[in-house]
Amino acid sequence: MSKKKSKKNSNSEREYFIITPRKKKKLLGLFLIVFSLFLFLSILSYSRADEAAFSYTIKDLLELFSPSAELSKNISNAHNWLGIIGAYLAYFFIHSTIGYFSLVFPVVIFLWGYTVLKAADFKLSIYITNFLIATGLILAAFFGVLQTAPEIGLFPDVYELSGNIGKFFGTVLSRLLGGLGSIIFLFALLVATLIISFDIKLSVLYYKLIQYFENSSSGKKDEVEVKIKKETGAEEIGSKKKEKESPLKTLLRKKDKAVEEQELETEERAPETRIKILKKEETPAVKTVEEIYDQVEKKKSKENKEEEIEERVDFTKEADLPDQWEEKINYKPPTLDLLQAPEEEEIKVHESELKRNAQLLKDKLALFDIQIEDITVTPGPVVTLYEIVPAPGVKISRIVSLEHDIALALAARGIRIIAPIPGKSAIGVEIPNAEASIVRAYSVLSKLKGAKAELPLALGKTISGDVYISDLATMPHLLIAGSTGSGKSVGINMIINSLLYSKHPSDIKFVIIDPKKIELSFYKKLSKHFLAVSPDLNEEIITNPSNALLALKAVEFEMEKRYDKLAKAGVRNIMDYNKKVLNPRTKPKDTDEMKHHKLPYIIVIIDELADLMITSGKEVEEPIARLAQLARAVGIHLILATQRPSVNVITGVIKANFSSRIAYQVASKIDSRTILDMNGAEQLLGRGDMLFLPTGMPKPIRIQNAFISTEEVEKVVNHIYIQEGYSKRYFLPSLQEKQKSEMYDMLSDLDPMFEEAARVVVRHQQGSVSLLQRRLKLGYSRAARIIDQLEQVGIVGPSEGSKAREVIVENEEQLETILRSL
Ligand SMILES: Nc1ncnc2c1ncn2[C@@H]1O[C@H](COP(=O)(O)OP(=O)(O)OP(=O)(O)O)[C@@H](O)[C@H]1O
Repeated sequence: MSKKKSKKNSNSEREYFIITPRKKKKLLGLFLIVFSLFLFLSILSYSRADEAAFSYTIKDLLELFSPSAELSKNISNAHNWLGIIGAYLAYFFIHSTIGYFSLVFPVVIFLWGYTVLKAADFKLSIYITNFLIATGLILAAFFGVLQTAPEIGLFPDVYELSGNIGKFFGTVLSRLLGGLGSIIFLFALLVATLIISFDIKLSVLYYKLIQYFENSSSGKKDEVEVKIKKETGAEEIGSKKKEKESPLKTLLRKKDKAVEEQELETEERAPETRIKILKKEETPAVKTVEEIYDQVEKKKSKENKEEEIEERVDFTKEADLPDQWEEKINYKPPTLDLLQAPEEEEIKVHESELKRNAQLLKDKLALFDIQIEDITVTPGPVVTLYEIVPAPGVKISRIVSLEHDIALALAARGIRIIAPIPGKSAIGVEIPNAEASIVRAYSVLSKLKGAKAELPLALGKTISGDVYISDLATMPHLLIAGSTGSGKSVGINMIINSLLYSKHPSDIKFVIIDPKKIELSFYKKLSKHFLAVSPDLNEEIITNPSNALLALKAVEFEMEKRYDKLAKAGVRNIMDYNKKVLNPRTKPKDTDEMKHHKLPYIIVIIDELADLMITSGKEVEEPIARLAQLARAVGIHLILATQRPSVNVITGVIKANFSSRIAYQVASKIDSRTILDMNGAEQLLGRGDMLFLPTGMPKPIRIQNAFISTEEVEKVVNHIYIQEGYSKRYFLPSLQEKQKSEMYDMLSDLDPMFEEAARVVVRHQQGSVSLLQRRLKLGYSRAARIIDQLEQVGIVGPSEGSKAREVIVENEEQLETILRSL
């Protein structure tokens, strides 16, 4: 006992004198700081007048203490603020290294002293050190070039500007590259140092340069922009993760396709919400690319978050991050000044044109002995509506049959006759204006604020020039068709931007399937804000058809999960559910399997359905149809677009489930009927002229789609992109996990006679219930259940009516391997 005590005492005594590693670090830090200050002051106060002292050797210095020495007199006269040692040090650094630029050394030493003392960020210190030393060397070399290049020869004897090292580099460079060449080289090196040291985003520099050139010569602009788009827009994303699968898994995967049909729930169909607003707006300044990238830079330097902005998502790190509903982000929605302001007058039809057309119409009808009582004219952005009230007794069909004659008289294409105009006792004749005006995105998106829609889509302007805003939540799904160049992509961009302008990232997520690969690729930047992605795929914007199928299945699985949540919460739709979970008093209890949180709407956009239907046909049709039938109540909406409105793309199943449709210009009446079930789309003018048929409406509405340019879309996307998004992307549930859990459920439920039965079936190569009944002495229902389980594991094929099922496993050896793996 006493021994122990004494040992302890001696230990604590010893500890008193121990310099712990922490203390050592602090001492080192302090020493470096003091030394750096010393060095800094000595370099700063360097004087050539101390040169005499520089020739002294160490031996001379030792003599310092002899009073007789002349040396001590010189020393006391040293000009350097830090005496002879200061003079000595300063001379060494200025003369032998890089002249006055050697001031970077004390700065670097100070920095490291501070870093060690405060245990600060090493990475930053390394960046700054690299930058300072490289810059010092480059500047010294620059003066070296000025001094040594024969054609320049400036400051020949001022060694304080370059030091020996600077002079050496200067000499070498000026011999190799000449004076001018060396200066250009050093300048390039300086820029490279800046980029490397501070990891400056090259594209920012690039954009700035482009902006500069744009200002100086607008002629070159287009060329450069095309280049940027090529480089930034359409990067190809790698193909789907490949996974090695066991034969059993492959069999199971095949099985997964046969998804059970759920009973259809009758969906309540709210009346189509439609808000009309009129009027024009003020002219704002358009934000330049430079301004946007300035914001990027500011944000970077402020928060040092460049890695987050730049890097592609790191999948391994992401799993441990908090889910989106656990985070609140400080998000600012895009502003209208990102868009091009509309011209003064969006509708520019001359009165003379209106009068002339009205007169021509009257004359033509009179020619065919059709009297009219009244004619009113409503000019729109692209087409003008002439409403004709025929005299009593005039048959409507007579006017309709004159369509071609009227077109001929007016020498105009795209004339459409609406007979009668719904809700009016008049016939409408739509005649294109001589000069079409562009409806700017600005003028329709600026009206979103007043809209009461849950998912407002500002599509464009109606024939009378009113802004038309519709609600995707009530559509509930939308089918878009139109030949190439008719304005579909612009339309889809308008839809996406309507939602970006009106919704918070926690309200809405997009799943974008773009087999055309370029059109929607820039939305990839929204992955931390507005995209929902599948954890099984490494594409954020899905371009690969087989990935598209998996993504649709993942959305389908999300729908099932959402239904479970709604059932648990005892509500019937997403709005009620969100209300319930956002109120802590009504929020259902979380369990391990089910966490309740606000559910964002999910908008699935497929741009070019034809590409998917050709490659995957029925397989994609199945999840699309199921989603279209069921997904509305859980906040999932589909938007399908195609340029091939043929019946093998827009199949009966798809059409039946998409009651809201948009038709842009199409080639033929047949196409028009495929989309709208009526003629009319073949008469459209293209360039965003469209017919919108909302659910339950007998006749479509003619709308001029608002125009949003690629540049505007990029600005909006960048505006969102530069804001800090969620740490983790929004994930759809994993299908691999679904398969695993289904397999687990099935395996834990296997019949005790399962293995025995499997052997019998494989031995006899006959998958029949009666065989099992006979051999294993089982009742019919148990034998039938075992056969079903054998099918699920992939040992026998699907039922073929009265015939025995095909046995997929060829021999018992194979079977044993499968049984072992279960
Ligand atoms: N709303 C609009 N207002 C004015 N011009 C438009 C409008 N929409 C489209 N355009 C014009 O038509 C061109 C083609 O439009 P867009 O690319 O949207 O067609 P698309 O139907 O998607 O064609 P594709 O199927 O070949 O991609 C645009 O470049 C633009 O010049």
